Amino acid sequence: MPRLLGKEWWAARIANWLEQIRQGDVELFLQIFREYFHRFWRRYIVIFILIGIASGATAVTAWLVKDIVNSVFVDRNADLLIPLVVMVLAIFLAKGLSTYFQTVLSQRISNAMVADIQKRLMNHVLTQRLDFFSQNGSDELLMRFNQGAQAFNQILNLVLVNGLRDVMTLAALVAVMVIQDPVLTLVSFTVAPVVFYGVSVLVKKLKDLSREELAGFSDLNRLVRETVQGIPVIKAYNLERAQRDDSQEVIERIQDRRDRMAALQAAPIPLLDTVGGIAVSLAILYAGFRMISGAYDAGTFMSFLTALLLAADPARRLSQMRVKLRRSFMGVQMVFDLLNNDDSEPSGTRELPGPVMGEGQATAPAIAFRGIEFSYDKEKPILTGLDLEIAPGEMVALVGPSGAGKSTLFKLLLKFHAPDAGRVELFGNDVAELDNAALRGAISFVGQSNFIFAGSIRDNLSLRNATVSQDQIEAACRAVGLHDDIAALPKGYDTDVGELGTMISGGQAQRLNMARAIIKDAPILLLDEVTSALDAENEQLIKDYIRAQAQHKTVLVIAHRLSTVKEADRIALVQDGRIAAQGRHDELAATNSYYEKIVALQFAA
Ligand SMILES: Nc1ncnc2c1ncn2[C@@H]1O[C@H](COP(=O)(O)OP(=O)(O)OP(=O)(O)O)[C@@H](O)[C@H]1O
Repeated sequence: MPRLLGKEWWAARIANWLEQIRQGDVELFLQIFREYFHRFWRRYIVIFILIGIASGATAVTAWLVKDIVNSVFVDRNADLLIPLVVMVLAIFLAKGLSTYFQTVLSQRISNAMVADIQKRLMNHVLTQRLDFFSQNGSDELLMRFNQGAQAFNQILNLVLVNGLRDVMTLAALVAVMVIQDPVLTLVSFTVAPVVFYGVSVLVKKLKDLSREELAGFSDLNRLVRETVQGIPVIKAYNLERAQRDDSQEVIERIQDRRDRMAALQAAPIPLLDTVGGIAVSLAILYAGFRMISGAYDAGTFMSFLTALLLAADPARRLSQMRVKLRRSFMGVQMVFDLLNNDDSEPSGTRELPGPVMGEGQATAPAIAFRGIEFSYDKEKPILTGLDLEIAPGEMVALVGPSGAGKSTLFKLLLKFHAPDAGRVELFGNDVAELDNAALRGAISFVGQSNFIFAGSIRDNLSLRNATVSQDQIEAACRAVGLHDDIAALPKGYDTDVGELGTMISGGQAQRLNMARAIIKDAPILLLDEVTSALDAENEQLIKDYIRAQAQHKTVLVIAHRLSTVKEADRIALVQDGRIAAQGRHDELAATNSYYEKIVALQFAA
C-alpha cells in the first residue's frame, strides 16, 4: 500500500480535519446557532418547511420529465398533456411563493440578529474598564459594529436562505438520480472529490484577504474621523493632499483585496462547470452504451439528465457558499473576540449613606488618598506613596508640573483606574467597595476634554434627566456667563451644537461643561483646568461661582493659572509622585522653591 494512503496518513488527516472543525467555521456557526436558535426556532421550522416545498418542487420537475417524454412525446398520449402542464405550472408557483416567504422570514431573523449583536456590543463596550478604550480605538470598534455585525446577516442568509435550500434541492435531485439509476449516479459523482479539494484550497487563501479587507475598513474609518475632527489642522497646514493620498492608498488597498476575493469567490464556478461537464459526459457515455445495447428507455435517461443538470446550479452555489462563508466568519470572529474578551469595570455594592454631607460623617475626610502608588503601564511610576486628605467643605487646589499626576488623582477617585497600592476614600468609605453609580453620583466632574454630545444645548446640559428644569439650566448658564449668548441664538437652548462642538468656541465648550457640573449639583466638585480657555471676565465669573460653592461643597481644583487657585483654603503641590508641599498661597510662595518660581513667572508681567 502506498505510504500516502497508509493508516497513519489517514489518521493524521482525520485528526487535522476534526481540529479544523473544532476551531474553525463550524464551531463559530454552532455558537451562533446555540445563542440564537432558541429565540427563533418557530420561524426556523416554518423556513425548513418552505425550503422543503421549494426543493421538493425542483425535484418533482425533474421527475415529471420522465412522464412527459415517455407518455407525451414517445407514446403520444394526448390525455396527459394538459394535466402535466397544469402540474408544471402549479409546481413553479409553489416554488416561487415558498422561496419568497422563506427569503423574507430569513432576512427578518438575520436583521434581528444583527440588531441584537450591535446592542450586545454597545452594552459590552459601556461596561468595560477605561483601559479597554486605550487598547481599542473607535475606528476598529466601528468596523466591528458595522462590517462585523453585518457578517452575521450574511452567514444566516448564506447558510439558511441559500445553503439549506441548495442542500435540500441537491439531496432531492440526487434521490431522483439514484431512483432512476444508482450506477449512473455513482459514475457521475466520481469527480466530486476534485471539487471538495479545490474549494478547501480557495478557502485557505481567502482567510488573509478578508482579514486585510476588514483592517482596511478600520483605517478608512480613522481617515474619515480625522478629516472631520482635524479639518482645521488639515487646512491650516495644507495637508489636504497628504490626507487624500493616504485615503486613496487605503481605498485602493480595500479595492485590491476585494478584487482578489471576488476572483477567489468566483473560482468555484469554472471549477464546477468543468467538473460538471465531465460528470455529464461520463453519464452520457455510460448511458449511451446501455441505450445502444437496448437496456435503457429514453424517459429514464432524460429524467436522470434533467436532475443532473438541475443539480449543477445548487452544487455551484454550495461550493461558492463555502468560500463566501469564510469571509463572513472573519467578521463574526472579530465580534466574538471582542465579546468574549470581557474586562468589565468592577463595582462595589455599598451605597453612600445619605446625605453625604450629613453631620454624622463630618469626622471622616470628604476625600482621602492614602499611600497611593500608581502607574499606567507598570514601567513608569506616576504616583509613589501619595497621601492627601480633604475635609468636608474644604477647597483644595492641586498644582504641579505638567504630567505630575494631578488629573490621575481625579481618575482614581472616580474609579476610572484602581491604585496599585494604597486606598482612595470618599467620606470614610474605600471607593473600591462603593457602588460605581453611587460614587459617581456624589461627584460633579469637569475634565479637560470638554466633550460635547451631538444634539441641542439643552440635551447637553440636562443629559437626558427629565427632572432638570429650564430654570436650573438658565441659572447654571448665567453662572458661567453663557445665558445671554444662548438666548440670542434663534433657537435658544434648542440650538444644535453640531458634531463634536465644531460650531462653538473652546471657551464656550469649557463653560458648557462647567454648567453641566453645576446642574448636577453633587457634594464633591472636581474641576480640571476649567478656566484655561477663558477670558478674564469669564474666569472671574467661574472663580466667583467656585468660591460660592466652596461654602457648602468639597472642591478640588487643578489649575496652572495661579489666579484661579490663589483663593483655595489649601494648595497641594503634586511633584515626583507625591504631595511635595502644601499650605496657603502666601505660605507656599515663601517656603517652596517650585511654587515661588511659578509665582514669579506668572505675576512677573
Ligand atoms: N491613559 C493613560 N495611559 C498611559 N499613560 C497616561 C495615561 N493618562 C496619563 N498618562 C501619563 O501619566 C502621567 C500623568 O498624567 P496626568 O494627566 O495625571 O498629569 P497632570 O499632572 O494632570 O498633567 P497636566 O498638568 O499636563 O494636565 C503623564 O506622564 C501622562 O503621560
